[in-house]
Amino acid sequence: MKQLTLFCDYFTSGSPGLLLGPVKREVLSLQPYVVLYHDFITDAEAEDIKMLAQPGVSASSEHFSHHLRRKTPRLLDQRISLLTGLNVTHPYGEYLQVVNYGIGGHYEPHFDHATVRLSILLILFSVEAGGSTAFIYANFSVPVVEKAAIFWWNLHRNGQGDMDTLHAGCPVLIGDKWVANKWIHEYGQEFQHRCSLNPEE
Ligand SMILES: O=C(O)CCC(=O)C(=O)O
Ligand SMILES: [Fe+2]
Repeated sequence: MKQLTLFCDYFTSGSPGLLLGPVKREVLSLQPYVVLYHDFITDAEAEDIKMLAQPGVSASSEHFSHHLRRKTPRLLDQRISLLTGLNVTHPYGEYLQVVNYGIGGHYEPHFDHATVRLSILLILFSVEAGGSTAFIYANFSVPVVEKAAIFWWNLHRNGQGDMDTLHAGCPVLIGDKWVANKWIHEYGQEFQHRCSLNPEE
């Protein structure tokens, strides 16, 4: 049944693997479907990802990113896979892209959805002020919540790009912001997240 209101819960996605450690889900928007998973990564995972990316990243007023041509920490991939039912290993999932925003650092409005079905933005380290992720057409923004992850579907269930997912990284005002995004593709896994009976959906 479709939930008609926003809510928070402990979510297992029906997966036995998550029964012992459900994720703290906060549903922020139903259309587009955007959720915040609290305490999604551990301090150690955040430090690891930052360290691995360090040689290629420096704080900048433009966003400055580095593709981590290494595997996402295995347990993290596993958590994402259990949650989504999707294969998130390369080439189904991209390598992590690590971004460090300095003061004024921002990301202009854009879509992720060319071929990307699901976007996962891991918030490694938070800011003191600014830096929200704004969904412009959908008219809401997500504050920078350290160790949380923002998930959203970029495509409608029928495979078309969802124009309501236009989003941007707002300028950092104080401090700096470290995120890592993971993009998961459509091709090869159409049957893991099927279309619905409504062709418009
Ligand atoms: O940093 C943000 O808030 C947004 C980042 C983003 O949209 C991206 O990396 O594709
Ligand atoms: Fe994006």
